[in-house]
Amino acid sequence: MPMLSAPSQKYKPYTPLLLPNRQWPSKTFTQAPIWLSTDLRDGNQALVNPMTIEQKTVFFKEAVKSGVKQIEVAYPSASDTDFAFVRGLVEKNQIPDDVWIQVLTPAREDLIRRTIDSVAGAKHAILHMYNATSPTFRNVVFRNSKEQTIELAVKHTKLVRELTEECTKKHGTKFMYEYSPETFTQTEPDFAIEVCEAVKKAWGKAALGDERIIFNLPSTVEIAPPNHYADQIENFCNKISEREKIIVSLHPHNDRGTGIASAELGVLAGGDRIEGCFFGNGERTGNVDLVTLALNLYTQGIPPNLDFSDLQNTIDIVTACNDLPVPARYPYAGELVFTAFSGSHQDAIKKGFEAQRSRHDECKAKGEPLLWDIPYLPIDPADLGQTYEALIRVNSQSGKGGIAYLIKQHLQLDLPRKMQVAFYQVVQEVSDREAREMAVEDITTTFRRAYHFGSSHKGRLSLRSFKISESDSEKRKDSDQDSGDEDEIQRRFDGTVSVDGVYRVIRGQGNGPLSALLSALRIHLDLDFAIREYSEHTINDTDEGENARAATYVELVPGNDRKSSKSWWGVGVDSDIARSGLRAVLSAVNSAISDGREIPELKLGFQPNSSAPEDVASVIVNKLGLELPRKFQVAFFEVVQKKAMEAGGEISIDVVTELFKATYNYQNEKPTKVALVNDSFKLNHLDGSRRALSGSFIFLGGSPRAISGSGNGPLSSLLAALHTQIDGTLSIRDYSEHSIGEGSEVVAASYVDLVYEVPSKKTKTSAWGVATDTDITESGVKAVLNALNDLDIVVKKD
Ligand SMILES: CC(=O)SCCNC(=O)CCNC(=O)[C@H](O)C(C)(C)COP(=O)(O)OP(=O)(O)OC[C@H]1O[C@@H](n2cnc3c(N)ncnc32)[C@H](O)[C@@H]1OP(=O)(O)O
Ligand SMILES: CC(C)C(=O)C(=O)O
Repeated sequence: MPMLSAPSQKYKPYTPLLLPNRQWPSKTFTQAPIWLSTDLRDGNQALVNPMTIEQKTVFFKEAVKSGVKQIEVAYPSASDTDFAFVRGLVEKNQIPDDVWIQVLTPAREDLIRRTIDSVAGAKHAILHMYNATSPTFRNVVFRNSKEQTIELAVKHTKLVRELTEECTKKHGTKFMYEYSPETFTQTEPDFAIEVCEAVKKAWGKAALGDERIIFNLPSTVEIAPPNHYADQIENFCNKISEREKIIVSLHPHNDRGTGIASAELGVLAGGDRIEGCFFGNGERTGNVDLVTLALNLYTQGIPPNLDFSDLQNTIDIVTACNDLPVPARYPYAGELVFTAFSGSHQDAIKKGFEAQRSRHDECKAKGEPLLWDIPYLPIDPADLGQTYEALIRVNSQSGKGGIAYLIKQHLQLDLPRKMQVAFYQVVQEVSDREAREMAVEDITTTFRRAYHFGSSHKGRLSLRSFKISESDSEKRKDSDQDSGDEDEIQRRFDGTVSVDGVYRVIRGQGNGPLSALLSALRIHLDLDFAIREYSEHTINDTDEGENARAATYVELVPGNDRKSSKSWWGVGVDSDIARSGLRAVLSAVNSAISDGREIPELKLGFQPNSSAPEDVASVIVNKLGLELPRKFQVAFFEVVQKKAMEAGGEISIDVVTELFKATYNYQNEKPTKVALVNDSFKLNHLDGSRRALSGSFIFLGGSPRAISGSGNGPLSSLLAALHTQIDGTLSIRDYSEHSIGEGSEVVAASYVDLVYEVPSKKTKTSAWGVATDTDITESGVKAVLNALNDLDIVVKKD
């Protein structure tokens, strides 16, 4: 059947109340109403499977925990379960002293008696009686006249008075009385007042405070907009006598979806109390939701006297008891209500948080309240025990702001605006292609992959080690004192990078570490890029700023086209600012070369005229894992050049490797000029930082000599010991070390540049030594002994 084209032929509109001086529209909220939870009665009676005693008990405790002080616990005459539940609460002393339990009964003597029996012995109880008063119910359900309707209410009110007084005498239970003209909103307004006046008179003892009579004015079925309900409440409050002796209770249902509005306008119109259920359970479309009402007040800055600071726990308990879900869009409690998918919402939320952070800093300094003002978020999810995790979720509707927010939250990276745009395009492409939401992990993984960020997403190039120094020429200029302000200090980058898994030693110079790296990449790897945009910030892992790290972002463009429309972003994070910048450059370079572009390979042979020290150093790091210090590279390069000349031109990298081993006695079994018997020595700690080294040494193949020496460290102690046996002095001009390998395989590599001076002969010579060992001290000692091999030491006689 189609819907009617003239529904007026079937449905009649509500009859508006003439209330010309209505006051409620200009009133505002000032305090929370009295709350009554009717989950265990009106909510329970609407469930497919009413709650068990255990479920009711759990729910009762949750309502108490949330701060509800009046709880309608049952319709005790309905079932043994309901009756037993109330008795259990009373007999097991489960009702806190400040909580009133309420029980509902129809106006029937047998059922009133059983209802009062159920609460006997409770400290506080509200006896709630109802009968419907509207014309349809009078005519159809009860077949009663107006007079008979009043008589039904009056007669049973008198009975309630008599029986509750008996109960008070016998069991000490203190009662309040609540009467509901059920179907109030469909009852003629004056008749509803007439019934209530008669009930008040029959009760005969309405007074102030806890002696007030409660008149509950339900919208048993919501049949009109909320302003009409408010008019009805204000009209009732204006006309009922002895208003001060009455608590006006509101009991909105939600048939038109305006239960919340009805309750709120009803309060403005004079209501003192609201009856409802958690998350709006109840007959048909439900009772008004107490959680939403309370949180609506909270967001107006009014204490609701209910606590939902662990809202998820409340949701879990309520849904388990009711066996009904809370919909995803439900106010405050729905799974999606604090989530923005759309770009403009995300952007506004992100900006809102940033602005709020600085506004709060200012307010804190001035001692002003830290007011909440975030676009699209009427409440701080944290107040409800929620994290900000779900605030921004990303799909094809999302924009750069939201994605940048997530990267900030999860990787602590505050991307520059242009990089946000670049990364947004990457994410957009994936989410559009896959037509699905991108979870946080998808986004962070996409970010790591796109920018080769983190060890599991390395690109073709990675930085192994580096040194930034001032260039030699500049040092000279400085010492000459003739460099004016116009002279920029030049930086030199010396480093080892892995290129497609092969270590390469590269070197370059520029006016800063990053341009020096770019020049090294250009010279050695034929990669020509320039920086167009650069920014950095610190990442503080703790409030105290300990373990601060630097995050650097660079945008690279082709070196010959600074205005290029094509650019690559890179990011680097490190505790060292220079390293973080270098990482950022390599991150961007990795994106630029991810197209598979060819990088000149390591040369397989050396020619005296075209090769450089870096080429030699690259061979040694690849073949032997040794990252030679710059001066060592130059020294060995001279050796290689000589060899190449002798060989008449090019020599292979295998020859270079063997030449290195032979020259520096590296991994060779060749006896050294000065050797340690059994390769062993002792190192003792003296006072303070001083050390003493002792051992049995063989000098130039002679007999062992037990010697010792002391110094500030192992190597100075070794030199002191050697000085007891040789003429002249040894000194270490350069020392460095690094590790090779990982985990249990790791070994230390040491390099020494040893100088030997014999004043009597006016000679000063030097030699490099290198050695590796699992023990760093041993590798240092061995490196010194290897270096001695190339020096013409003069040994004292025995
Ligand atoms: C709007 C509300 O939520 S009101 C509360 C509704 N909640 C419930 O009904 C849940 C609990 N109810 C029950 O368990 C049962 O209905 C009982 C035990 C109360 C009564 O059961 P029964 O005696 O079998 O009667 P039944 O359920 O058919 O109720 C209808 C009778 O009660 C009468 N009645 C209905 N409301 C009331 C009332 N408030 N006061 C007096 N009588 C009433 C009806 O007129 C009808 O009487 P009739 O049999 O003479 O025609
Ligand atoms: C018993 C009354 C208060 C009721 O539940 C209603 O009218 O909805």
